[in-house]
Amino acid sequence: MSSFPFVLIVHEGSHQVELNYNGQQLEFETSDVEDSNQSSGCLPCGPSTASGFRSIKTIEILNIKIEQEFSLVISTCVSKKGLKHEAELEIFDFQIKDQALASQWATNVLNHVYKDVKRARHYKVLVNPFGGQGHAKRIWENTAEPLFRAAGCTYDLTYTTHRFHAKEIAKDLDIRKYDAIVSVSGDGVLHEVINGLMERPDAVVAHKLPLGAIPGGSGNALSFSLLGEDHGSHVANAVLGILKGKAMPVDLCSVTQGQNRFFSFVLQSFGLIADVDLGSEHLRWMGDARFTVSAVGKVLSQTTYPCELSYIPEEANIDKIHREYNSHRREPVVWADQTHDEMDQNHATIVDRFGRITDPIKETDGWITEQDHYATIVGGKLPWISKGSVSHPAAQPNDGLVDLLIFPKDIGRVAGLQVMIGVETGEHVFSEKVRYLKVKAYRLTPQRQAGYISMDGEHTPYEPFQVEAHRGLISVLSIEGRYARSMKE
Ligand SMILES: Nc1ncnc2c1ncn2[C@@H]1O[C@H](COP(=O)(O)OP(=O)(O)OP(=O)(O)O)[C@@H](O)[C@H]1O
Repeated sequence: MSSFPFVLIVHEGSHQVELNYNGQQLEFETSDVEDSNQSSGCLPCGPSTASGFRSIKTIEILNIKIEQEFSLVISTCVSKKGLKHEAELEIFDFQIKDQALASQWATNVLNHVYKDVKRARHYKVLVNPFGGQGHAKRIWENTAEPLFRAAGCTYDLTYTTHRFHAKEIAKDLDIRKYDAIVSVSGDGVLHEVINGLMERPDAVVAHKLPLGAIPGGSGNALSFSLLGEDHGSHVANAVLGILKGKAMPVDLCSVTQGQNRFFSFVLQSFGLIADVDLGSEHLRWMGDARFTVSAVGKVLSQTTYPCELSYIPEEANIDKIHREYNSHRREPVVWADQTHDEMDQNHATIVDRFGRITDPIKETDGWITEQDHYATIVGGKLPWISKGSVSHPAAQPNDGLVDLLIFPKDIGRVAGLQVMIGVETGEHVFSEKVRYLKVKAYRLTPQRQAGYISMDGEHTPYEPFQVEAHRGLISVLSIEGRYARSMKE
């Protein structure tokens, strides 16, 4: 392969353009960006500086093709004009004179662009047409699918038709055919996919199939956690992560309840937050706002919920948790193919290090037990639960721990509302009114007859349950290899 820069002279109408790829960016000066796109019939062009200088990062280059012998088409996913947080598909079309030279240049650039990730991946795509406010079909057709196509990727598409459809598909899928499963939905469909994969007889292989999340629900916790507050709702940004991302190992919480076991990747909630999650369906038309509106109402009502809580603490001091968060972010990221997950250790099933809910607690494991009324108890594995809700800011994709957030019974209306405001930025964890712990496992036994328990937004029986985090049981496509920063430096 020739060395950088890879240079190609092309034409844009009567103007000569030098395409210069230096290994970091593709740079060129266009004379009239809008005209070039109009003539090619491509999507409207994005930002162009006064001079027409364009600099497109390696990660933003999706594909380069030669069409009709004389046309070089470069597909990119770049920031929208005037909107630095939101990306969109932008296609550049240049004329070429020497097809062989252009073809060699395109091959050299693409080999570098895709040196770490597979090109032209094949995806299983699930779209929930009823997720969130019912926009997932439009999101797929108008924004996501054109990007998949532009990148030269292929897909099998299914619109989910009923509850548990995604789980059925994940259970029966011929996983050898696909590079990843992508859902255009909220977290509920992903929860089903994960549980479907984990229930397969070949779960030890199936759980390795990476997942991708395109925000199409009302919460979209995974998408916000991967992309952060500013980008989490932007479809093209999420798609770029799916087309160009690598498999990041992500822990799963194994939940035992009665004789059942299932898996949770977002959160398990009891009390106020469960009521908000499951009791606010009538506010679905509000989109993201339904959680905030409902939570404020609950805080003002000062309802408390009795239970027995047991946990094995790893760290209970929020300042230490904060320091550890920052030092962890300075460490290099680890990808799924560089690490072993808990299922790889010569066993095909989950091993409960701390027993199941039906087992007596073993004192030697370091359990602490308390019994009280609480406003809410929420175990989480993702920093964001929705836009403007950073409930578990110290959550890490693969630290093997569950973050436990506890609001006590006497939080009070004013402090309660202050804490709720703090949740917008994750600052609530520093409030003296709340407790935030990293735990290896926890067990919760409700002491009322009826109420809500929510697992990743799914209704779960109001019965005792136990949760344990298992390292790297799934993988999620990510460009950064870690969640977006959710705690200050
Ligand atoms: N066609 C369908 N009709 C009814 N329910 C469906 C259909 N397809 C999927 N579902 C169910 O919808 C539930 C929620 O889906 P999804 O996660 O997409 O949206 P959401 O609940 O709005 O978003 P979030 O989980 O982010 O709050 C899932 O439990 C899934 O089983």
